[in-house]
Amino acid sequence: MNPAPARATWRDYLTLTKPKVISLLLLTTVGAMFIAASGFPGWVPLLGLLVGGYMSAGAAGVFNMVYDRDIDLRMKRTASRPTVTSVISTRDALLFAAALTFLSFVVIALASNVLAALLSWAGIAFYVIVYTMWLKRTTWQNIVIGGAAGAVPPLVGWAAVTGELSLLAWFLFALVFFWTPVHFWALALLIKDDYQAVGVPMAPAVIGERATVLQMVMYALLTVVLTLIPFALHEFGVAYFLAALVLNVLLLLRVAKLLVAVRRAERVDRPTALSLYKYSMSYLALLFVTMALDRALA
Ligand code: HEM
Ligand SMILES: CC(C)=CCC/C(C)=C/CC/C(C)=C/COP(=O)(O)OP(=O)(O)O
Repeated sequence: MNPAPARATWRDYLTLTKPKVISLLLLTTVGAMFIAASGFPGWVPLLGLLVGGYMSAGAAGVFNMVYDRDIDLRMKRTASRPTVTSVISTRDALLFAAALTFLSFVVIALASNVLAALLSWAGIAFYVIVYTMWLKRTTWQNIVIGGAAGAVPPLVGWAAVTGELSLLAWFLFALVFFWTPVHFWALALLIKDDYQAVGVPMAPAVIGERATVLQMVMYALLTVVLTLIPFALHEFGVAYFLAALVLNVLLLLRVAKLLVAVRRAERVDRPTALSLYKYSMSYLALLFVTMALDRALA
């Protein structure tokens, strides 16, 4: 007889929500709020979006873990998730995700407006239905198209403050969208074999390391060009421009190192890919902080 699974604790439920990923998603939400308000957006929308935003992104993460438990079981990085070990049953995880989905709408709508709440629901739906249930297992473009879900949080933050979506809001969306392939494929290069073993068509496992790195170079260049547009349009000042310049140079240096490695040896060395993966997160965080400060201090 199989031993009964251990009792779930609040920590197991927290794990289901992918808290570390959410920390950066919330930074882009809150960053967008400060940019939209050109300063402090007010305590009620700020706290409401932190709590409601955590709940909606958390719900998306729980649904994802329930749907993916068959593949998560067979990958080292994900094998100890509570949905895999059955510390939390599928039924309880789904109830938890449904409660988070419902509450997130109520909290965001009350703290800001219905548009922001609807956008957060659109983010959950896109991530769960379009990325997790459809694209993730069918095409190596999965995270390019699916990346749109991760780019929704700045739209939520912007809408929470202004009640609408302006051109700058869509710029923030595009920034996260074009950044995502560099962020994720750097990691995918490191765990290519795991994805290959479970049949998930992540780019390095399907088109190879060299072609993936070439795609990353293209997306990195697009990201860099994109960061310069709002400065050219006078949306941000010189402080932003200088910070973006430094962040972009550091990004391009890491991407170039990856390119040299793959051209020389047809494969990528771990420290170079790991350094880009880690830097990608600092890059996005610092860009959003700089944009918010530039606006607030202008
Ligand atoms: C479709 C788009 C994306 C995919 C497929 C993706 C995939 C991943 C994966 C597989 C990890 C490793 C997690 C782990 O070790 O358990 C990761 C880490 C991370 N991602 Fe993404 N990501 C995406 C978009 C984003 C976005 C939009 C953000 C935030 C703006 C983000 C923030 C993070 C952070 C902060 C980590 C580090 C987590 C840690 O250290 O445990 N990701 N991502
Ligand atoms: C507004 C709103 C709620 C937006 C949702 C945004 C969201 C939850 C983005 C998450 C991005 C992410 C961690 C993808 C990894 O999925 P994966 O299945 O490839 O990673 P895994 O193997 O670690 O599960």
